[in-house]
Amino acid sequence: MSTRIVLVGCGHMGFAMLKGWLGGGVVPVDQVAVVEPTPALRERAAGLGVRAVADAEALDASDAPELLVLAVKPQVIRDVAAHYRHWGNGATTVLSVAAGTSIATFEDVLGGQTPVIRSMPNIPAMIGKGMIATYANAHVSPETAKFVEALLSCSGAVAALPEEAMMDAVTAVSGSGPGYVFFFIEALEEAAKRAGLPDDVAALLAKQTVWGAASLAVESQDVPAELRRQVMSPNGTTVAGLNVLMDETKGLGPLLAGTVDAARRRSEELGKA
Ligand SMILES: NC(=O)C1=CN([C@@H]2O[C@H](COP(=O)(O)OP(=O)(O)OC[C@H]3O[C@@H](n4cnc5c(N)ncnc54)[C@H](O)[C@@H]3O)[C@@H](O)[C@H]2O)C=CC1
Ligand SMILES: O=C(O)[C@@H]1CCC=N1
Repeated sequence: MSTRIVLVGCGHMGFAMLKGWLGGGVVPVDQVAVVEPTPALRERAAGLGVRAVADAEALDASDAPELLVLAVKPQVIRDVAAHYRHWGNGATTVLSVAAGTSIATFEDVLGGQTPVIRSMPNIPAMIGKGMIATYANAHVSPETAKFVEALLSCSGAVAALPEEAMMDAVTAVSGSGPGYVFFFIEALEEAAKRAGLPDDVAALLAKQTVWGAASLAVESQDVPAELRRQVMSPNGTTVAGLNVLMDETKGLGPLLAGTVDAARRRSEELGKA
């Protein structure tokens, strides 16, 4: 059986996506090969049943996959992609998950006729609850676009962007976003402890509250602002708390705007490096 997908880099994001694909049953394990130089991570991938090798040279260059997924750091992606030049300008579609790195970069390294899909997933892809935004160049065939959409759907919701330039903002919102939310959970847990709760209770309250509220926001017909109003009893405790959190100059609104702006600017910088 020939290899349909080659996944290059099986760290945090590569492994999260691999788990999603295999769990979704869109591609059988014997059609996926992983390239990962770190032995422990290679073994982790092999533990899912796929073939895992240490470098590009261990793959048969004549066995061009339908999809070459690049999940290495933006700082090395140009050099890593160069090892797969033999699959450029052909039937192989490149799917990148790297922050900042433009489609033009892949066309430069692999050839101007190479089908390229740039994507921005996030780490909840690991449990099929990711958010994945995509933008494809004109060389991607409708059949491959459909296959990639089915594949990415195993990892969560998929949104096709109308412009590649939007990728920096997407990276700053949904790509990095889980990091912000994890910190929110940490901060709520810390505040719970300072309010006098035992460590285990504080940890449970923080996680369950964020999970429950996020699930309700997704499932409910009401917009988040309406759900918030349903929690805010007149002159009650939530109003007292939100008066701090919703402060127009020092509250969460301006803080998140600054957070997203800093991440978006960093994504732009990574694209220029
Ligand atoms: N971690 C996250 O939440 C997200 C990461 N990304 C993107 O995913 C990419 C990977 O990030 P992480 O998984 O977080 O980093 P990571 O460091 O966990 O994974 C990168 C992996 O690439 C491997 N690698 C290095 N050189 C290689 C080579 N020549 N061939 C094959 N594999 C090689 C490393 O051993 C490592 O396991 C980045 O471009 C990042 O921008 C995108 C969205 C979210
Ligand atoms: O922090 C980063 O650069 C990557 C991209 C989005 C999430 N993690």
